[in-house]
Amino acid sequence: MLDTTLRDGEQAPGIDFTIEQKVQIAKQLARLGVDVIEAGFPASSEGEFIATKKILEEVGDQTEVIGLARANKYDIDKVIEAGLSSIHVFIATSEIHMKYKLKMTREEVLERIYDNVKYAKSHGLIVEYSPEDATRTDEEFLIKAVKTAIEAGADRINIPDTVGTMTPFTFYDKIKKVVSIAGDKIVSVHCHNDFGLATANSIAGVAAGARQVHVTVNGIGERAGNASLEEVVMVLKKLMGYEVGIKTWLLYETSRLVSELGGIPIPYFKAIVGENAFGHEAGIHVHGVIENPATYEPLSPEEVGNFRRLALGKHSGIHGLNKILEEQGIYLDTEKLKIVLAEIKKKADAGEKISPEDAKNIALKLMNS
Ligand SMILES: CC(=O)SCCNC(=O)CCNC(=O)[C@H](O)C(C)(C)COP(=O)(O)OP(=O)(O)OC[C@H]1O[C@@H](n2cnc3c(N)ncnc32)[C@H](O)[C@@H]1OP(=O)(O)O
Ligand SMILES: CC(C)C(=O)C(=O)O
Repeated sequence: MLDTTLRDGEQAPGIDFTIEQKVQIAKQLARLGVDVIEAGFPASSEGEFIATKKILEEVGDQTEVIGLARANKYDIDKVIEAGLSSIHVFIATSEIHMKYKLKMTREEVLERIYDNVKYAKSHGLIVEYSPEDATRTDEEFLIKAVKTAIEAGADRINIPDTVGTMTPFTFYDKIKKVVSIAGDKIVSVHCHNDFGLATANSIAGVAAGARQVHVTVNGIGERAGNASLEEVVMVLKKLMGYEVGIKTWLLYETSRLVSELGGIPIPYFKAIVGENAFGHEAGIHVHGVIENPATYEPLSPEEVGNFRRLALGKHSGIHGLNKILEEQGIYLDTEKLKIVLAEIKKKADAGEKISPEDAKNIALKLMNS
């Protein structure tokens, strides 16, 4: 798992971590057990340069720390100067990026790939090369770019779905082709979420033979974000049986740390780490969960450090109400429970939010009447 919260995640408008915050997050990512931390883009600012250096000092003995560089010597030298031994060199290969952004021909781009990967290798770095906008690149040219990077010595080839235009089916086919020509080099995937498919596409990439996935905590990143660390990890672990080496019980606290430091709230319905990811109000569900949580929870909240939240409202049933009252030391017979439940439903129908304390107060009033 390559975590790029501190690089692609931080590129999102409104997120600018301080050096100390970046180090704090890196320490948490190392604790969590990610294989590689993309710490930043050292050429982009003095703060980024210092942050990548500090992250290496703090966690470099626990995890690989990698820095981003354009395909030019200045950026690569900055990564070297920061002391990193891994570098992520990228240059776009799609017609639209080459023509309008880079203003380079195909030949010039291939030359840049070769020269810069070779240059980074000549400094003893582990080199990961990304053909930016790979998924909108003419496939023949993409293969040429990948082969060029490998010839120049690249250790890993990362295939970015830069603007998230793949479906799991098309991405699977593309990654299969890249894997088939990559030999013993690790193929990686980097998926954006413009159509809400970043996690699904990442998983399709793994199914096609990718052995590294770029992710960010809470899926933060450019535009609609990147593939979310917690989703990809739990799909690989629970649905596909991979051993991913992540301490999954730290996922929730990692998610909260990044949310707080970045000032970006976590969606209520976010899988794995959202407030409602293990929330139940509907009576039939709550009854099932009380009897056996697996009836309505495909994974346990403890496994990811999240919490089960039983709520009350107009969809509540007797079993759930009884449980919520018993947890507050209130024991009622079925007839009394029915009266309390009717009162709760009446209030909820009128739009009121009912907390466990409200239920307790209704029950106490009934007991004292
Ligand atoms: C898909 C991605 O996430 S790619 C990573 C994107 N991340 C960032 O841009 C964050 C950090 N960026 C920065 O701090 C700045 O953009 C810098 C320091 C990299 C460059 O800043 P500036 O020199 O002011 O240039 P600016 O950002 O306006 O334009 C980018 C330049 O890099 C060139 N460029 C873009 N990508 C690459 C590449 N992979 N390899 C080589 N050159 C590239 C562009 O063609 C343009 O060149 P030009 O100045 O000759 O026209
Ligand atoms: C630098 C590359 C991998 C990137 O972030 C992207 O294409 O989205």
